Amino acid sequence: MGTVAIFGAGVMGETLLSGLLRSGRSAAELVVTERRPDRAAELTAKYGVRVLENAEAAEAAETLVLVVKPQDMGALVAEIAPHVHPGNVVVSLAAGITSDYLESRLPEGSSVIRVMPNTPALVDEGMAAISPGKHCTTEHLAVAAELLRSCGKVVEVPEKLQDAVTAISGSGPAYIFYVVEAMIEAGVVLGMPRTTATELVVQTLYGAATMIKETGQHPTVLREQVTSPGGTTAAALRQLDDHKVRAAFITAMEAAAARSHELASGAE
Ligand SMILES: NC(=O)C1=CN([C@@H]2O[C@H](COP(=O)(O)OP(=O)(O)OC[C@H]3O[C@@H](n4cnc5c(N)ncnc54)[C@H](OP(=O)(O)O)[C@@H]3O)[C@@H](O)[C@H]2O)C=CC1
Ligand SMILES: O=C(O)[C@@H]1CCC=N1
Repeated sequence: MGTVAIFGAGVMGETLLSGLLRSGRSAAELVVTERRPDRAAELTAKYGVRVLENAEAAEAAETLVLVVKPQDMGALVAEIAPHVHPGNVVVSLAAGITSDYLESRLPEGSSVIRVMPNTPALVDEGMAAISPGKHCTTEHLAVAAELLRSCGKVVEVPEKLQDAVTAISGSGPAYIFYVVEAMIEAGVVLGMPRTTATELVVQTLYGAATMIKETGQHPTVLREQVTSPGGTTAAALRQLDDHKVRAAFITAMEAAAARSHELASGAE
């Protein structure tokens, strides 16, 4: 993997940076780039990593990880392209940006890998899906997998599924937090102190997620076990169905996938 350069250490870039350090990678093997000097100073103080200009970082690294917003990708790639050399691996974490997009802007034959991670990587429970570009070797794919495995689980998917991955696991944590917020609000409406409601909801979420993972049971079976005939859960689920919440989730994720698909065209 050699030296790893992270271009754009915002939410996701910093998450990956911290995961690599927690997994035992030394700060000396990592460089980051940032546009704002105050942010650069903050990263050096917090992690002890070098913050370089984009061109310098590209020259210093064997593995280049692009973590800027899709809208900033065109400018970044134009800046680093002259400094990408044979043998380098370029890993993009950006929603919507295809490997074709990057390959056509980097030197001919560049090894590109498209990745969709998510923020639970911050607590080493990330979910990342990786897809090789046309010139990516098995060794290069292994480099990307190792990078992402430092802070969670990794699966390989065909690139045509990456917009769907973005809609499901990339954006997924936000939907869960949204549901958590709504349940806490419900607790408050029902007269609970907010702290009590938060504790109940968070442990319920954690317990339910652990049950799905550890029992291997289908979620429908687990839901039915909670739903006593004529009981409270049935009364609540009836309301969710009446309000078409399941359909709304599906439509929402279709919108996210469509937006992911659009983002590459807005990138330049
Ligand atoms: N947040 C998430 O949950 C996930 C994000 N992603 C992807 O990760 C990427 C980054 O998202 P996120 O971290 O949320 O966004 P942020 O805005 O938090 O981070 C992007 C960072 O890149 C910096 N930046 C922009 N252009 C350049 C440049 N030319 N050179 C150096 N640094 C630059 C920005 O600086 P400045 O502040 O000055 O603009 C910012 O700090 C996106 O492509 C997104 O699709 C993927 C999965 C999940
Ligand atoms: O909202 C976004 O565009 C990014 C990609 C996946 C999660 N956050």
